[in-house]
Amino acid sequence: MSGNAVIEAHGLTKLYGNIKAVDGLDLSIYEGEIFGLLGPNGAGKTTTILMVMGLTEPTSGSVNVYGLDPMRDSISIKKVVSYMPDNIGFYDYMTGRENLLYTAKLNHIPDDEARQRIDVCLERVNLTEAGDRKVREYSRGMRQRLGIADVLIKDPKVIILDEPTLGIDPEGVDMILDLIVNLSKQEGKTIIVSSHLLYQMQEICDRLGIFVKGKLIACGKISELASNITNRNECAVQIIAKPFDEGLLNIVKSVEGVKETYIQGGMISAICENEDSAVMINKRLLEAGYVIYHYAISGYSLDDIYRRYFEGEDGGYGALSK
Ligand SMILES: Nc1ncnc2c1ncn2[C@@H]1O[C@H](COP(=O)(O)OP(=O)(O)OP(=O)(O)O)[C@@H](O)[C@H]1O
Repeated sequence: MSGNAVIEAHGLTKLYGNIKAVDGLDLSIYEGEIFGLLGPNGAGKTTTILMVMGLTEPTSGSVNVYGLDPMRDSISIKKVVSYMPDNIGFYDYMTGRENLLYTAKLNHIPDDEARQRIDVCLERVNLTEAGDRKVREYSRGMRQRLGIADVLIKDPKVIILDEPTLGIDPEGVDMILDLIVNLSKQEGKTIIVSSHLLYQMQEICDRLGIFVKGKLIACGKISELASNITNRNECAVQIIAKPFDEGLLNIVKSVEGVKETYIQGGMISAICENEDSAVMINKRLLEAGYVIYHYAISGYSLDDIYRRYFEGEDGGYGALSK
């Protein structure tokens, strides 16, 4: 990856008692990219973010943001980095606009300028109308969008978002994802997103890091992550067929060259050694009288990649660690 590293971590480690929340993290995040933090609950994503923000001290190793130490230069860091936690709190008795004005005051933005910025930010998250309503009347999705407006108020260079689309309806999700991409691609902001919503991460992230038990076990573009765990000929097949019974899965599994199968949301995914095996699945299912509603041969989805890194070929992530 070319460009200037905005955030650099070397051997970054955080212990809570005996728990290694973050374990020897080496990571560079580059200007203008959207970097996704993936990993199960307790993997160390939030702790990493807190160390980047200077909100918790590393036990060992180092992290710097624009060359600054977040613990020693926390005021400078907070001028350029905005963080939206997943449980963002607002004053319920104040309006959305008043909450944003309060954030602007905390950031020493003059009132006139703040009011202009607030108008722009509310519009960007589609809350112009609701801006004058008390936050206690907001839905979860509206609060979430107000949270995004809140991080934009100080026009940060780096934006860290924890589950930014949680609780937002599909239309709102598209708007937020578009906004994140625009902030990165048109305004050159560096964005770190932590989320469990793999499909959304796949859509927007330039690079991803997969955390498991405090360790970054894989990092790169989706294509790079996929090529680390596959050979060139492998492909993934997604099938929806009726009846959706045990026989269906057994047929898929029995085809020569099918390496892995799993079921997600009424769909079977199969990892095949090559396209011949994928085509054979289709043939066998038709021969057995199944009605195929959906059949697609594709590259690896982030979901496939995540599973394989996380579960590992021997059932443990260690097998795939770099
Ligand atoms: N203040 C704390 N005191 C003690 N242990 C903590 C503290 N904060 C986090 N931990 C532990 O550190 C580990 C990493 O937690 P962290 O919150 O960073 O994970 P995460 O990847 O953000 O999880 P999630 O996806 O649930 O948000 C967990 O084992 C957690 O229990």
